[in-house]
Amino acid sequence: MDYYLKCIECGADFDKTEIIYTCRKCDGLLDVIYDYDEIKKNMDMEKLKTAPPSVWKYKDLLPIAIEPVSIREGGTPLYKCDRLAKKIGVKELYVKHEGMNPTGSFKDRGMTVGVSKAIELGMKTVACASTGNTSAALAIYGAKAGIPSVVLLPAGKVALGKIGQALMHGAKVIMIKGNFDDALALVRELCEQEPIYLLNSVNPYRLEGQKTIAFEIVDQLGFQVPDRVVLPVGNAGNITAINKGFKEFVTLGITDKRPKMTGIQTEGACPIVKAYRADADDITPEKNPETIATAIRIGDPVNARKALIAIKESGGMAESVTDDELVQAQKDLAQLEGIGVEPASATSVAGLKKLVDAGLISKDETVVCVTTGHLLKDPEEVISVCTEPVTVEANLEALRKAVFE
Ligand SMILES: Cc1ncc(COP(=O)(O)O)c(C=O)c1O
Ligand SMILES: N[C@@H](CCOP(=O)(O)O)C(=O)O
Repeated sequence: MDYYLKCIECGADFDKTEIIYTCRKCDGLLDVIYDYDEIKKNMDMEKLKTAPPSVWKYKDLLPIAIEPVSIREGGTPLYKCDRLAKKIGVKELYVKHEGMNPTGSFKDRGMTVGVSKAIELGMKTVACASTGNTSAALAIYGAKAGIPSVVLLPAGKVALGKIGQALMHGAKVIMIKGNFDDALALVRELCEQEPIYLLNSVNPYRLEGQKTIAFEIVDQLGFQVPDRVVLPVGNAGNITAINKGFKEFVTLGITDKRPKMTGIQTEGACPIVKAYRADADDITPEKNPETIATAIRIGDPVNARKALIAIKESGGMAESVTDDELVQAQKDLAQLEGIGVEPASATSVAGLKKLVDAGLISKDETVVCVTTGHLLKDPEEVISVCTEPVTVEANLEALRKAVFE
């Protein structure tokens, strides 16, 4: 398949064989550009309409020629959430639960493509900085591919389940005395200097895997497009990737419209929201981001430029929520719909509620909230926000008292 890399800022082109993350001329972010006419000609529409969703179902739209490094990612459920819709006050609400991926987050979609690309390019080691989920996914796909992975984590700020995954799957785990933004700056430098393949979302190939969330949403809605997609934003790759997926389906004539991309951050870490409110083209980095949602504790999102473009061109918006609001949404998802998510994921639902309450989202819209990571990723947060279990003597009287009082 024919494709190349294009700078979103200056339009410079780069060949697909180059090991490159940003534009050599202006340092702008890169996009993967395909020959859509060729794809259209060769696309098996019957298969597209009938095969079950998974990342590699859409391989005609992915930049990998080899047999991919895969552990069956994607194909996550799209739940129709009527009780939650009623509470929030929207007509039709769906939750795309990305916590149901093999490692419990959407990062698997990116890593199956990213690690496959590393192998295709002949790279022998992969690396990333991470607030946790990227590192878990990198470790697992590195293990599956049989190559070493190196992960840099902000010391003391990563949820337990995620560290456990990175360690058990054999990554070299390095704690940085700094925040995620510091770790990302460091790993980018390391990968420029050493033959190590960088697999953060600044790598445009990784985002190609994540765009399959858009394909699956359309697929699971019977080839209908929702009015709006709401999702958490941290390093800002996912909102960009999903927007690209929706655009590609329009380009290919599979759909005829796109949803409004709506990004949610927390009040303690919301550079994209501030830029959106100021109608700015770029963010002002935040030096000390802080939130209970450690996955999106990010002050200098690498994909900010792409995300702001995606929000603007899709007619979407950006909003922030408090930690209390996201914890309430996490409980609503869990207790009204049986969907267990980590704190960052719940910002999508908290943000939707806030925007509906404010009259900024119409109650008539069909909305998809993306929940990006599984509840079990961050057990410590769960314990800290839920009522403590009671301990009783092992007899019926004590049990009755505990149950009925
Ligand atoms: C669970 C979870 N949700 C949301 C995000 C934000 O995604 P993005 O960085 O692509 O904006 C991340 C990571 O950043 C994450 O781990
Ligand atoms: N939440 C992310 C932060 C890194 O984002 P990436 O998309 O650039 O890898 C994580 O899980 O580490």
